[in-house]
Amino acid sequence: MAASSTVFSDSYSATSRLLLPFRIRGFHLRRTLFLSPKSNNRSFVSSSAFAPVAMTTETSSKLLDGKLIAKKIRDEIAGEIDGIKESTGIVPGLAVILVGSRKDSQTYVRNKKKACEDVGIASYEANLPEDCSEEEVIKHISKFNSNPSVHGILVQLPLPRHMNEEKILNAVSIEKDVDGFHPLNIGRLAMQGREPLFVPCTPKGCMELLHRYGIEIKGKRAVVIGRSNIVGMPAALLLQRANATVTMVHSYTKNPEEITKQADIVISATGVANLVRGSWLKPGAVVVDVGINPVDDTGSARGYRLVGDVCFEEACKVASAITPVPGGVGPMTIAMLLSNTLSSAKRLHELK
Ligand SMILES: NC(=O)C1=CN([C@@H]2O[C@H](COP(=O)(O)OP(=O)(O)OC[C@H]3O[C@@H](n4cnc5c(N)ncnc54)[C@H](OP(=O)(O)O)[C@@H]3O)[C@@H](O)[C@H]2O)C=CC1
Ligand SMILES: Nc1nc(=O)c2c([nH]1)NC[C@@H]1CN(c3ccc(C(=O)N[C@@H](CCC(=O)O)C(=O)O)cc3)C=[N+]21
Ligand SMILES: [Mg+2]
Repeated sequence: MAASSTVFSDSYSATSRLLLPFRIRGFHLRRTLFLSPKSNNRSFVSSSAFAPVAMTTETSSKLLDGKLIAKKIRDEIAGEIDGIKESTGIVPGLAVILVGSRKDSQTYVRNKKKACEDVGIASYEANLPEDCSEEEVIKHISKFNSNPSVHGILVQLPLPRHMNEEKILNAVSIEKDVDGFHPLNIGRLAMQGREPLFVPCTPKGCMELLHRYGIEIKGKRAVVIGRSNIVGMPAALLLQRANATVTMVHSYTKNPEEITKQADIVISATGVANLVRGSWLKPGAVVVDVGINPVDDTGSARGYRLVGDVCFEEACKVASAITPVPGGVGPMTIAMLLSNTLSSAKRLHELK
């Protein structure tokens, strides 16, 4: 893909156009946003037809701005929820179960609650001690399963080591499994001709971001680095369902650089900071960096900052488009959680 060309294909008409110069980590990027309410591109978010966005830059890489897109999606969701409340009185509800006191998990749960509040989703919470039993967790899940005000249930991961993750995720009603982690939902995602009730939020957010920027997936070579149940594996399944040719790279892969360099689309989810170097990428590749890795930074208030799996400074000179960290996939994950919760409320109440 030529350096200054749009990543957008041909299926839109530019109805409004914004030019926003901005600066990221020393790189000047010039964004051109094309917004089209008339696009017939299919969205992965089923609740409404969101407008796709395209972007051009004067440097080699276009920023896939997850924060911006997530905000648009949240606004759409808030509008739809307002309408539902007004016409039916129904308030979508999300229950979050947190076991233990990991700092990062507490932060994620707090951010999810805040995001729910902002769009008008009621949130319910169960905080359980690290040493509680599996039965105790399952008891709380069962209560949320039978509570008609709760439309989505999320069990924050990772669980304490003594717990059997599959047993606990199995207890979540498949109809309220907004994380898409229930074995039946994952199984359906993997099967031809079957549809899961929910798609896991992070991989769904990656796909939605690609979709919003008009990046074509069909027939492309995709490499997913990482094969976890919550990101890498479902991301590979989604790419395959979108008709990409998918290769998975993991910690036993020989020559990961050589394999990754063949990809038109790279999704990395390893938790290894700066694993993917500029030399790993084919010129013009589209790079989605899922990694959220804290690195020491005495200059910042928290004492650390977050970086992805991809060496951004190198990759943005080679890639045609790339997600930043933070501000890329993370905010999309939250937006997809809200979207899944809204869809669930609509399905459970048989609303259109
Ligand atoms: N932005 C977001 O919304 C989210 C971000 N994350 C972030 O994404 C990252 C991955 O999370 P998660 O999937 O849960 O992590 P896991 O630790 O569960 O999985 C990591 C995967 O990466 C593979 N891997 C590890 N090291 C290498 C390597 N050197 N080369 C190739 N593959 C490697 C592992 O291989 P193997 O299977 O062989 O062990 C494993 O499949 C983390 O930084 C996490 O914080 C996670 C969820 C959401
Ligand atoms: N049941 C379950 N579901 C999950 O979806 C789930 C989980 N467990 N366990 C942990 C991972 C991680 N995860 C993130 C979500 C948002 C950001 C996010 O919004 N990140 C911001 C940065 C936030 C900051 O600055 O700290 C960003 O990338 O811009 C990150 C990570 C969801 N996960
Ligand atoms: Mg994991």
